[in-house]
Formats: sequence, C-alpha cells, structure tokens
Amino acid sequence: MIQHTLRSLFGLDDDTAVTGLSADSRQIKTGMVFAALPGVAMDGRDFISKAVDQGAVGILSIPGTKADVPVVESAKPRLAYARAAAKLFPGQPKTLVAMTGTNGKSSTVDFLRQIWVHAGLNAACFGTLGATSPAGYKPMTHTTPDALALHQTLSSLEKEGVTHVAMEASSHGLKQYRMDAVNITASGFSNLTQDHFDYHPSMQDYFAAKARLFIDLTPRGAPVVINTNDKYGQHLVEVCQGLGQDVLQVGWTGTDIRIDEVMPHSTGQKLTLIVRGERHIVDLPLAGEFQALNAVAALGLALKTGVEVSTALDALAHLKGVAGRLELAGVKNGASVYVDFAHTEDGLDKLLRSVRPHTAGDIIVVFGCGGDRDAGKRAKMGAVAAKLADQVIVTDDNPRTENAAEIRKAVLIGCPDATEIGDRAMAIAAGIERLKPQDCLVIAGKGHEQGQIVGDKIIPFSDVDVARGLLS
Ligand SMILES: CC(=O)N[C@H]1[C@@H](OP(=O)(O)OP(=O)(O)OC[C@H]2O[C@@H](n3ccc(=O)[nH]c3=O)[C@H](O)[C@@H]2O)O[C@H](CO)[C@@H](O)[C@@H]1O[C@H](C)C(=O)N[C@@H](C)C(=O)N[C@H](CCC(=O)O)C(=O)O
Ligand SMILES: Nc1ncnc2c1ncn2[C@@H]1O[C@H](COP(=O)(O)OP(=O)(O)OP(=O)(O)O)[C@@H](O)[C@H]1O
Ligand SMILES: N[C@H](CCC[C@H](N)C(=O)O)C(=O)O
Ligand SMILES: [Mg+2]
Repeated sequence: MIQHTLRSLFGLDDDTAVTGLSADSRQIKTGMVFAALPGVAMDGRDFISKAVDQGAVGILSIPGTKADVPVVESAKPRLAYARAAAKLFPGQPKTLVAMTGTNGKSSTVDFLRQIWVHAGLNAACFGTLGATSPAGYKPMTHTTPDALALHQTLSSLEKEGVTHVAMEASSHGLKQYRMDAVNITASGFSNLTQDHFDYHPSMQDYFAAKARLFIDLTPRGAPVVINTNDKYGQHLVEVCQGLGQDVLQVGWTGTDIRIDEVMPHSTGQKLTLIVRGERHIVDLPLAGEFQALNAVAALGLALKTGVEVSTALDALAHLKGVAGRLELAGVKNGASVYVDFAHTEDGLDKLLRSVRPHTAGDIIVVFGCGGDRDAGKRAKMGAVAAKLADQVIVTDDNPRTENAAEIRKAVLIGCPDATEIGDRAMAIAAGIERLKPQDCLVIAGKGHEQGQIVGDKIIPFSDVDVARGLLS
C-alpha cells in the first residue's frame, strides 16, 4: 500500500521498492523518499547525497534540484510533503477543529475536548501539551507537529475510534504548510499580540500566517469562532464574512456569545453569558479573565460541532484546569503559589491582572524569557511585571543557545528595580521565602514544561515540582 502510494505520488517506476518518506536525512533508510526542504537554519538539499548514500530512491524538492535518483519538483515542496503525508497516513477524525492565536490555544483545545467528552463523544486534543485521547496520553515535540507526525497522529486517533479532535495551529505550522492536508470542520481564533518576531519579520506576516487557517484551510461556509475583543479578531471577522464563513463572534463584545458579567470568587468565577440571545449563569471553577475567554471560545466551537447549549454549559461548570495554566502549586500560610505558562507581554499582563482580585497582599512574580526566541518581548515583559506585580524576581527560562545573563539583562531594562536570581530553583525559593499570609506568588513562563533547555541539553526541571518540594 505504502509502496504503491509513494510510487504513484512521486512518479517512480513499478520496480522501485518505496518504503517511506522523511524530511530528515538522518531518518532515511533504503527505499525511502527524501523531502529536501530549504529551511530556516539549514537547507535540506545539502543532505541529498547523504540521503542517497543511505538508500533514498527519490527526492522531493524545489525546481532545479539535481540528484542521482529521480527528483519530483515542486514550487511548494512543504505543501507537496504535507499532501504526501496525508496519503501515507490516511484517516482523520470526522470532526476536526483547529485553534489559532498567540495565547490560549492549548487551553481552548483542552476545554473543547472536555466539553465533547462531557457530551459523551469520543474526543481528543493535541498540541503543546501532547495528545490526550480516551486511549491515554502521548507527548509531542511541537505545538503543530511536522506534517508526517501530524498525519500519523490523526490517523491513529481515527483508528482508535476518536470522532472529535481539537488541534493547535501555530503560526510556524501554518506558514510551513504543516497542516494543509488536514480536513478541517471548524476553526477558532483567540488573539494576536507580539510574539515570534525571531521568525516573523512583522506583525503583518504573523497575522497573515494565522489568517491562512481561515482563508486557505477552513472550507467556505464552515464555522469559525472568533474572539472579537481583539483588534485582529475584529479584522478577521470581516475577512471571514467576506469569504462566506459561518462566523460566530465571542468574548466581551461577542454578538453570538457575550460575557456580560464576571464575579470572581475564591475557587473560580461566576459568569453571566448571553448565548444566542439568552442569559445563562455558569459557575466556572477556574479563575482569571483569560480562562473565561478561552472557555467561551471552546463553548462556541462545541455548539458549532453539534453539542447542545445546556450540555455545553454544564460541562463548563465542571471544567478542569490545564496543566501549568494558572495551576495552584500550593499554599504557604494562606498565600497561594501559582505556576503559569505566560511567555508573552499580553499573557503576563492577563495573568497578573487575573490574580489581583484574589490577592489582598503583594503579588510576587518570578519569570524570565526563553533564548533563541523573540528578543523584542523581553523588556516589554519586564515592564508589565513592574507595572502589575508588587515584587519582581527575574530568573532564567530556557536560555537555549543564548547567554542567560544577557537575556536577564534585556528583561531588567523593563523592570530595573527587580531582584535578579539566575538559578530558577533559587529564584522560586526566594519568592516563597518572601510570602506573607495575604500574598500570592506567580511563577511564569514554563508552565507544564518538564525540562530547562540550556545549550542543546534538557535538564529535568518542573516549576510545580520545585515549588511543591519547597512548600512541603
Ligand atoms: C523555525 C522552525 O519552525 N523550524 C522547524 C522547521 O525546521 P526547518 O525545516 O526550518 O529546519 P532546518 O534546521 O533549517 O533544516 C532544514 C531541513 O534540513 C533537514 N535536515 C537537517 C539536518 C540534517 O542533518 N539533515 C536534514 O535532512 C531538516 O529536517 C529540515 O527539513 O521544520 C521542522 C520540521 O517541521 C521543525 O522540526 C522545526 O522546528 C524547530 C525544531 C523549532 O524549534 N520550531 C519551533 C520554533 C516551532 O515550530 N514552534 C511552533 C510554535 C510554538 C508556539 O506556539 O509558540 C510549533 O508549532 O511548535
Ligand atoms: N485568551 C488569552 N488571552 C491572553 N493570555 C492568555 C489567554 N489564554 C492564555 N493566556 C496566557 O498564555 C499562557 C499560555 O496559554 P496557552 O498554553 O493556552 O496558550 P497557547 O496559545 O497554546 O501558547 P503556545 O503558543 O505556547 O502554544 C497562559 O498560561 C496564560 O498566561
Ligand atoms: N511555544 C513557545 C513556548 C515558549 C515557552 C518559554 N518557556 C520559552 O522557552 O520561551 C515557544 O516555543 O516560543
Ligand atoms: Mg499551545
């Protein structure tokens, strides 16, 4: 089957034994087709001879590529690669929702999965946090996996019997055509704020990548759920209406699902929602404005994929928080310690505003910024921390290949009065040490992550485990 599919896809003769496809020469074995893709850091074409030595029987690449084996040329080889991946791993869950936006994707896809499960459906979600389905949990390396891994995942979920799946669409994934062969039923948009300027040359380019989900990948007439608080969301509403999509507007200003009132309390928030013109009160067991916004986006997507209003609202009242998103790590003499994944200026802003109504004393924040990522957000995150927290401790996130002290220095431009403690465990310890009974400590930036990336090594590290260890 694979043989025949690949042979016909790549126009190879009947005698050629074709065994698989990869875009990584290191994975090539006898009989495979090598997709030689020009990339960000390297050029796959530089590895063609190595791939052929290892047994590649065909090459997929851009026009003009030369090799000692047949070459299939494509002006968009990543698109051709994605289409080949979908043919190799056929089968996708019937209802497939893709969620995009700078912040809120992981939370929204998990909330949607929870609503579907509450409605009795065989549902899954995947992205930054890995894949969760009734069969269990599988880790993943990317928010939107490489096309081959993506179609492998979709195919195995469908074989498991999953009928409803929600996935995250990252701007990298969309720009690199990773999900162009995915059969999308509905899509969602949360917001667009500064991130990834190491990869996108401008906000326009970043928006254009996100907008591909709605313009190129979601079928005309399909439901799209958009948070209209966001100015890019408002623009996207016009674009999608122009294209004839079935637009559902949600959020504080949502015309279809509107958050009318929020009453924070000790264990969550009471939301008054106007859903299709009718008023409903939901006790959401999760704190924070951003979690309310993600919950209504998930609600919109659930309604558009066939869940009854009453069932979906009941599911919201039973929602479980997502790992590393405003996760309570513990309490010290009445002071709460939260771990969160805010790693953008807007995320940190929303996070710190979310804990304020629950904090009578000081908000102490411990955070840093990742290396080899958008350097422009560092001082801006520092400034937000200085503005909205009472005490700031700047520490290391994932320095990757950058000098950690230089990253901290860039953050400190925005919060010059902050305390600097490079060692993350020591910074968390200092934050806990400072806590008085009415205070709140927020450890931001790494959320669910189980390791700290230093150079090319991953050192085991979990904010929640470190905080719990220190609190016990
Ligand atoms: C910047 C970026 O998006 N890079 C992704 C991209 O790599 P690339 O093709 O540009 O890679 P490259 O290193 O320049 O190499 C070019 C080609 O040569 C090949 N190669 C390279 C070396 C070799 O020995 N042999 C070989 O064949 C590579 O496999 C690649 O096909 O395509 C690869 C395959 O899909 C991804 O694994 C890789 O993710 C890297 C590891 C990464 O860190 N990506 C992050 C930034 C990312 O994608 N993040 C997003 C968003 C996260 C968020 O939401 O905030 C995500 O979806 O995860
Ligand atoms: N709707 C939102 N608006 C603003 N900030 C949010 C929103 N939702 C989540 N956040 C903040 O962003 C962090 C990450 O949330 P989440 O993991 O859901 O986003 P994501 O879009 O999946 O991120 P990533 O790009 O890393 O995949 C949260 O911990 C929170 O601090
Ligand atoms: N998906 C995001 C996560 C950032 C998390 C933060 N801990 C960092 O390393 O910058 C990224 O890869 O940019
Ligand atoms: Mg995510």
